[in-house]
Amino acid sequence: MNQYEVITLNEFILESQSQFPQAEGDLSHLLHHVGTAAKIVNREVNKAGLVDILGEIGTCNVQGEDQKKLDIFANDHFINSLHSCGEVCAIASEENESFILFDDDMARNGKYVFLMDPLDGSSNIDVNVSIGTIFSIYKRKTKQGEKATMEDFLQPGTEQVAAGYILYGSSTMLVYTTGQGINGFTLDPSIGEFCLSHKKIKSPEDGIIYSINEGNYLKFPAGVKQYIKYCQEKDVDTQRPYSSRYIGSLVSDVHRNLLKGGIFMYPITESAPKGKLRLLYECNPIAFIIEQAGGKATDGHKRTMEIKPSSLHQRTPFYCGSTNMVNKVEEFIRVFG
Ligand SMILES: O=P(O)(O)OC[C@H]1O[C@](O)(COP(=O)(O)O)[C@@H](O)[C@@H]1O
Ligand SMILES: [Mg+2]
Ligand SMILES: [Mg+2]
Repeated sequence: MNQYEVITLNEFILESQSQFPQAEGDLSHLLHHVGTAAKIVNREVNKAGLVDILGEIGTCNVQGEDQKKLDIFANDHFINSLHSCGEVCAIASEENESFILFDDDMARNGKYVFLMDPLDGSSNIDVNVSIGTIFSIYKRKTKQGEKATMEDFLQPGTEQVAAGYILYGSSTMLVYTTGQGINGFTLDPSIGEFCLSHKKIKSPEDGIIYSINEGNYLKFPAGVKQYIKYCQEKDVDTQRPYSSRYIGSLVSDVHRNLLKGGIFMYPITESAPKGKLRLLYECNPIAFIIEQAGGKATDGHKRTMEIKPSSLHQRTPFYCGSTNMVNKVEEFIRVFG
């Protein structure tokens, strides 16, 4: 791609659609609306200190977490944008206990359900550290025209038709896949367009970065403790010791490791015996992206995308990134538990 070639997100979406003669354009229309909502959220994030959008709103979500004003702002704008496109019959969100059913005629005929973490990295919002939005899209199981049900949401990650994230960082990027590799688009504020900047991203098989909240070290399983030791030991051949990098926003930590090589880990801990991260709208979409880039994503034993979901907000341990590094931590978990 020469540096002067500008391919906008919408052009890229339509170009990708043209490779599927049977495609009717519903998914393209939906992805276009994801881009629109991302721009609206980006506008507020960029001036967060100047407008009344920092801090808590005074309510808790179903996970018992204090909801931030920006969590709710992002939640509302993604819901509005996706409702108005008419392709989505229902939405599940980290910020809503049950899924939101769109019951008007147009939306009830929508083919897709949408799952999201509207604002990821909430603990970093008020301190101007990069944050994100994560999304996952499935074809509904119920018939068009019927009311969507839980069955439409509790599908394994392997059934995703598209997934991605938006990173609100020094620049704002949208990275997504529909199963044909992953591409990254950077928002050019001067033209208000996401433009193709990272074509067919491939993640290195190996890396020298490990990302984990070591503050929980004493609560980690023995295998994870052993793997952290392994990362810190000196060994020239394998470029160890690795560097420890942890931003505390899943999207940001994953994005860095995706481009540079590395492993992100959020194991079970005593305080989070099932893990902290949510399977449906954090781990499955990230796993789809990582696998499409040639990496690996598991719960320490099993491929994340093969986990059969049983509830909307269920949590899972999560290990993802460069294949050889994820294989290594799995080896330690097998041996030491
Ligand atoms: O502070 P901890 O325990 O390390 O957790 C950080 C993790 O929690 C999260 O903030 C959870 O996501 P939300 O901010 O969307 O609730 C992840 O982005 C991040 O990886
Ligand atoms: Mg999150
Ligand atoms: Mg969140």
